[in-house]
Amino acid sequence: MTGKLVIGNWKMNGRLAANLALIDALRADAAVQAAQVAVAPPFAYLGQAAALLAGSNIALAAQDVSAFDKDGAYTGEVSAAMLADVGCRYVLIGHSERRQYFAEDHALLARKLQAAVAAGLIPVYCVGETLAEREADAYKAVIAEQLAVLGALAGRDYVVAYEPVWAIGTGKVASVEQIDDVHQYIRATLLQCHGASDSIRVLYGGSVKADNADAIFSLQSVGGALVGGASLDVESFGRICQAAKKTV
Ligand SMILES: O=C[C@H](O)COP(=O)(O)O
Repeated sequence: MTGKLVIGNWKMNGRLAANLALIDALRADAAVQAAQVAVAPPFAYLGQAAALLAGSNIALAAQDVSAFDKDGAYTGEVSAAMLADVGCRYVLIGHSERRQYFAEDHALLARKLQAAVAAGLIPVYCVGETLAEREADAYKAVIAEQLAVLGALAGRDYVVAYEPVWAIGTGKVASVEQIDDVHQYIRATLLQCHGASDSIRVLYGGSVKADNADAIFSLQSVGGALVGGASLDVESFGRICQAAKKTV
């Protein structure tokens, strides 16, 4: 791994004026400029964000992608080729909110992953267990099953994000021991079973804030963070980026 990557997932938030103010402030923030950073606005604002980010070191990410890889009659869908065309470098795939609210299953996610890499995008594939699965001590089995779809991507460039569902937007952060345990497990599984290279990045996501970022980034098994709520606030996001840069 070369440095920590911080991706801000705006989820379904933003408006033209607010995005302009946020991206202007991010561009003016030295810590953000010095770190490896991407932002993932909603589809509607990707073009606006791409224009505002031009010439900066902040990459563009999409929050989802269609599983259909050819243009055609798929109302409401946005293809990987379109995302690449507007300047996206990364695309989130399999976020727990997509799995939960849109019933995205592994067959669909495998198609999305293939579509993304075929278009030259870097997928950020999200995995993580629910609270019930953690309490039943089934979390590693659940994560192994989620990781299995990555077998088809051996030799391709991708990122994995570990996001325990119980820590997303709840203020409950996994302990550093819990994070390290799962990240080591994910890295070992990817290396041994799915042909990943040692440089594979595993990001942590789930209530990452300015005041816990140092501890999370101090783990060698953590390749960066997927930040939700705190990515909408320039000061918090800047401090998270600063913590990421410090641990390089
Ligand atoms: O994609 C981001 C994650 O779902 C984490 O969200 P959060 O930082 O608001 O907990």
